[in-house]
Amino acid sequence: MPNKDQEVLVKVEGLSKKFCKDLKTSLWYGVQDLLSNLKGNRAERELREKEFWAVKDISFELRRGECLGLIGHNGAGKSTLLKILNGLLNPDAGKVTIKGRVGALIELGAGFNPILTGRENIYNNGAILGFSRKEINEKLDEIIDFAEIREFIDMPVQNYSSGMKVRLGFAVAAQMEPDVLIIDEVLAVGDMGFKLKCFKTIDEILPRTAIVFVSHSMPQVSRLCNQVILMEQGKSSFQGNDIARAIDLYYNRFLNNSSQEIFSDGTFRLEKVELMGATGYEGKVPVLHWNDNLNLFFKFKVKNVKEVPRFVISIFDKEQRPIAVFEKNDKNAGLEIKDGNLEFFVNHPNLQLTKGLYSLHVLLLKMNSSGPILRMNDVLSFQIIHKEDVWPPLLLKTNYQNYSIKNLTQ
Ligand SMILES: Nc1ncnc2c1ncn2[C@@H]1O[C@H](COP(=O)(O)OP(=O)(O)OP(=O)(O)O)[C@@H](O)[C@H]1O
Repeated sequence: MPNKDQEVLVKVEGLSKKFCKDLKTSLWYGVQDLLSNLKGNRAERELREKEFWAVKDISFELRRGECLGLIGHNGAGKSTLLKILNGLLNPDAGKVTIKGRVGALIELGAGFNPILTGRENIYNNGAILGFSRKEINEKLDEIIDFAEIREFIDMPVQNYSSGMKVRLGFAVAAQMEPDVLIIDEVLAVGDMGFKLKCFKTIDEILPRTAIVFVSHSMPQVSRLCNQVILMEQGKSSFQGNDIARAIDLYYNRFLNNSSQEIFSDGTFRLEKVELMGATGYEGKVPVLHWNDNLNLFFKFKVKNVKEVPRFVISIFDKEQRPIAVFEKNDKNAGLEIKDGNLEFFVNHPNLQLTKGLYSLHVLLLKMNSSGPILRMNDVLSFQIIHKEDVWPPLLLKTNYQNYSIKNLTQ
């Protein structure tokens, strides 16, 4: 819930920005807009041929201590919105009001002059943020130490690796403690150690700062943000503080209902796979409740082979990480190929996967030699429902018992 006691640091009202898909036309529109501005007319609000809205009608308020996550697929308009907030782009409509100093980490190396050294760039950026030379001198060591690039601080930034640029950028943006901090996906470039350090720093400064955070990493969004805007073709398709709901919607957008054959020697073909006893459907995706039994039915068409293969059936989560694998069938599992068909069930009692979307990948190996026969990804997707939204893949059924005197004497 928004903390109404805190002051609003960022207010965005009906923000829109359009771009043109074609450079020549864009230049021509630019000239037209310039002339019409000189005559005192506002820039065109309607789309002209080849134009599109990169950001359309976005509004939000952000208070000190709040972190807004901007999520959405590539090209949804997130970076464009950040650039407008940071004053790098002018909107075609709407208004941005920001109170206080803005620190931004937008494009890799943006805000740095490549021919100046790291040290000179710290002074430049500090000055842009509104700090005096004396204030920057006081922070200089902290910034260099945080970025862990003391050895290279007098080297031109153009010779820095991408990780070094991000280290310096984040160190300046965060150590100067701006009132508003804008962070684009760039943090993804840093190594694990630096990322952890950045998140620790964000946690530390958040109570005094308003943060706008763009990321494709949903664990990071859920860890940091207390409001989210899910962007789709420039518009907000979801906005609010139900982060779990926003993340579900984001993942559903990437839902791929078609299975993918990676390898086949032509002997086995998957004809059917079904989740038995689903409690419902979300779109076409079968739904189970946490702790339900998982019952899968498989049917393969078999050509010129009599030997039952070994099955490796894995569960992948929405980030495409393998999180579980079923025990392989052994020779004596009793499976049989009959009339060119191999049909069987796979059962697992009390599936304790956490809320969310999962998919099955299947690998068939020769029983004796383990040579590959068939490999298929995403043969089935299913959704687990639970009231609790937790990030680890397993929520284990647990009993808590009071530690009583009776237990002591037992
Ligand atoms: N200067 C520009 N001129 C024309 N089109 C642009 C310009 N900058 C961005 N666009 C277009 O605007 C749309 C939104 O781009 P933007 O970079 O904001 O997306 P994004 O959500 O940040 O994507 P990503 O996740 O890939 O970083 C895209 O279609 C992009 O091609």
